[in-house]
Amino acid sequence: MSVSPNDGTDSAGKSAEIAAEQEYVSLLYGKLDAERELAERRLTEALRSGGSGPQAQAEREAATATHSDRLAQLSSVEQGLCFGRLDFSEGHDDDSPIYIGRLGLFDESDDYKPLLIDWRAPVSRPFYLATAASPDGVQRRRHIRTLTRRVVGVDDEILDLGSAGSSDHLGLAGEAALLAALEQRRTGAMSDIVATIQAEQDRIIRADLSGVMVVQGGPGTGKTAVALHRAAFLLYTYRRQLDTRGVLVVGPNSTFLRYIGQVLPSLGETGVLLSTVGELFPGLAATGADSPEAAEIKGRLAMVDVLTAAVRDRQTVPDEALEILVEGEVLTLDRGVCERAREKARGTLKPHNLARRVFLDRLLDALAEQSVQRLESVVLDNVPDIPLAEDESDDGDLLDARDLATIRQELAEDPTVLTALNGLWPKITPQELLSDLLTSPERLDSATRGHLADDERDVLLRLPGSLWTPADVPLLDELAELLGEDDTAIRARRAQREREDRAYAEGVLDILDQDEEIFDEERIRVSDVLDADLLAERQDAASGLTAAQRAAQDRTWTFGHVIVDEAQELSQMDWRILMRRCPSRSMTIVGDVSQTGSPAGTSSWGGVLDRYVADRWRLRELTVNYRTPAEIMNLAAGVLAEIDPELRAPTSVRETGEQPWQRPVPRADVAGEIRSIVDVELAGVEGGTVAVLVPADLEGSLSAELAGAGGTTAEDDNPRVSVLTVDRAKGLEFDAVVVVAPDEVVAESARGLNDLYVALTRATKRLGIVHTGPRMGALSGAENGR
Ligand SMILES: Nc1ncnc2c1ncn2[C@@H]1O[C@H](COP(=O)(O)OP(=O)(O)OP(=O)(O)O)[C@@H](O)[C@H]1O
Repeated sequence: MSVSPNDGTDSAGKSAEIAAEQEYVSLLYGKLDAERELAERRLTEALRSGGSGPQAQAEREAATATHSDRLAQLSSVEQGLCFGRLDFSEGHDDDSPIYIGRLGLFDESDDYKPLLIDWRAPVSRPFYLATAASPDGVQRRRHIRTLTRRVVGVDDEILDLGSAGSSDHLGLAGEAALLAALEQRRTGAMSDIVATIQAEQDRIIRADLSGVMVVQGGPGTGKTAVALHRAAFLLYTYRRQLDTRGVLVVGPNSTFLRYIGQVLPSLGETGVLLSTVGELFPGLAATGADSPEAAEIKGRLAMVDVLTAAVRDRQTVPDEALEILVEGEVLTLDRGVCERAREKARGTLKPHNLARRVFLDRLLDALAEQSVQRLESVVLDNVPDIPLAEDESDDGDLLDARDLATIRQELAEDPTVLTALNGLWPKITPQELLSDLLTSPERLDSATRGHLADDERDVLLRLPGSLWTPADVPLLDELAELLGEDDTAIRARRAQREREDRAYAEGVLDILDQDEEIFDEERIRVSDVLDADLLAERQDAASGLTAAQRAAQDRTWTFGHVIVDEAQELSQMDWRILMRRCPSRSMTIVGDVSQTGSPAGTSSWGGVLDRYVADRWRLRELTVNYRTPAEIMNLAAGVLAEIDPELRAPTSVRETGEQPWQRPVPRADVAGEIRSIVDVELAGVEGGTVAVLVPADLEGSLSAELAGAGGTTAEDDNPRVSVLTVDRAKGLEFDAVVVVAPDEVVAESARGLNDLYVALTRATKRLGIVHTGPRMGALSGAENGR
C-alpha cells in the first residue's frame, strides 16, 4: 500500500484500512451478483414466455435483448468493479464517502442510496480533477486496487489544505496508482484507464457532444485511451441521442482495431461500431493494397472531379444517328435528339441512375413519335379517303394518345431498344464504374484529363480482377452518391421495418409495465430515457440488431457521433466519406501531425477541417507521455527535431534507468542474429511483448526467423513477438521494441522521419536499434552494445 507522506498511517492502520475496504467491496460484489441473478431470471422468463404471433414474438425478442444487454453489462464490470473512493472535507455537502466504479449500484431498500457511482457521473469528477491546490472539497482521494474480488492495496492522497505536495510538477492525480498501471506488462490488448484518468484527459473525455473537437497530442499521451473513454462517456451522458444513431470509432487498420477492441466492452459499452475507413462500404472487402503513390493520388480531392467526369463519360450520345431495328422497321435517334435528352436529364441534377429515367423517357418519346408517324404514313398510303363523320375533325392524326402510349410501352419493353438506350446511358453500380475506369486506359485518360498529370494517371491503371483496396472505398462511396440508386424497393422495405420496430418498442414498454419485480423508481428511470419511438429506432425488431450493427450494414447510415483515431493518416477523400456519415458534425478527432506516415495524410488540422466547418472546430492538446520512458523519448526527440525544430515532444511521466541501445549488424546477417537479439529482449521484459519494426522488404524473412519465438503461434491474436512494418505498428505499443535498419525505414517512405519517430515511441520499457547501414546522426544518443 502506498500513501502520501503526510497521512500518518502506520502498517497496522493500513491493514485495517484494507480490511475495511474489503468489507465494502464485498458488499458491492454481493449487490452485483444479486443484480446479475435478477437479470438472468428475467432473461430465462422472457425466453420461456409463451405466445405465438408477431406481437408475442416481438415482445419476447424485446425482453430477451433488454435482459441480455443488462447481463452483458453486469458481467463486463467484474474486474475492477470499484476502484476509487472520495472523502470530503468537513462542511462539504457530502459528509459520507462516495465510492466510484465501472457502473452505478443502488440500495433499493434504503431509498435508492448510491452504493457505487458510475465513473461518468458528474459527482465522480473530483476523483479525476481534484488537486492539492484545488481540492474541490475533497479531503482524501483513495485508489482501491483489487485482484479479482480481493482488495490488495489502497493508495491515498490527502488533498485538503496544507497537504500540497501530493501532486508533482506534471499535476498527476493518483500518481502511485498511475505509475503502477503504467509499469504493468503489456498483453497485446489495450486496457482501459478508468481508474487513473488524468485531469487534462478528463476535460477532453467529458467535453460537450456537439461540434468538432481535435485532440492533438504526441506519442503515448493517451489519445486512443481518451477517445475510447469519451465514447463511453458520451453514450452514458447522451444515451437518448446516441442510442438511436450510434457512435462510430474509426481506426487505421484491423490490427489496431483488434488491439483496442476490448476497451469499450470492459467499460460496459457494446453499442459502438469500430471500423476502418476501408470497411465503410457494406458488402465489400478491401483486401488489396495500393502502392503509396496510387494511394496518395486516390486520396486527393481532385478525384471528385475525376469521378464526376467518369460518370459523365457514361452519359453518351451517338456520333452519327443511332439506328434501331424494331420489328423490321429502322427507327433513328439523331445526335441532336440525344443531346437534348441528355441536357434535360443532367439538368435535373439527379444522380446518374435516377436521371437516367428522364433520358430514357425523352428518347422513348422520340422513338414512339417516329413509330406513330411511320404507322400513319403506311395507313394513309394504303387506305382510300373515307369521308369524315359530322362530329369528327381532320387533325391529321389517325392514332390517339392511348395508341401512342401503347406503342411507347412496347418500345420500352423491346430488348433491342433497351440495349441501344442502355448503351447510351447505362444503369451502373459504383463497383462496375470504378473497375471499368481503373482498368481502361481510354476511360482513365478521358476522366483524368485536366485533373491529373499523365504519369499520375498511369499510376492508377490496374489489371482487371484486381482486389479492392482501402483507398478505393472512399471513391466507391463518392460514386454511390454520384450514381444514386433507384431506391423504391429499399424505401418500401424500410417502411415495413419501421412498422415492425414500432410494434416491438410498444412490446418492450408493455413488458416493463407488467413486470412486477421492477421497482417503481426503476420503471420511472426506464421510461424517463425510453419511449416507444426511441426504442423503435434503437432496435431492429426483425433482426434484433442494435444501431451500431444496423449502421454496419447500411452505407447511408448517419451516426450520432464519430470518433477518428490516428486521424492524421486520413486522405482528403477519407474525410469526405466520414463527413457524409456525420452530417451533424459531432466529432472527436484525435491524432498527431508529427506522426503522419501516409503520403495522403495531413500535416495540418486546419487544412483538413476548414473545408467542412470553417474555423468552428476546437483544438485540445495532450502534453504528457504515459507510454514511453524519458530515456527513449530523449532519443526520439532528436528525430522530432529533424522533422521540425519547432515541434516539442511530450513530457514522459516516468524514467526506467534503461538507456536505448544500438548496434551494427551487416544486413546479410540480420536474419541469423535476430532470434538471439529478441531472446535477450524477451528476457528483459519478463513475460511482456516484443516488436521488431522493419522496412517492408525485411518483414517476410524476419517473420520466418522469429516463428514461434516467445511461444507465439501463428493464430495468436496477441502475440508476444511481432514483426511489423511501421505503418502496421501505428497506435500500438510493446514492452520492448527493436528497430531494424532505421535508415531504410526512413528511405522507403515520403514521410520516413515521421515513421522512424513512430517506431521509436512504441516502447513502454526497452528500445534497441540494429543498424544495417551507416548510423544515423539523429540516433547517436543511443548506447553502443548488446
Ligand atoms: N491516465 C492514464 N492512466 C493509465 N494509463 C494511461 C493513461 N493515459 C494513457 N495511458 C496509457 O498510455 C499508453 C499510451 O496511450 P495511447 O495509446 O492512448 O496513446 P496515444 O496518444 O494514442 O499514442 P500514439 O499516438 O503513440 O499511438 C497506453 O498504454 C495507455 O493505456
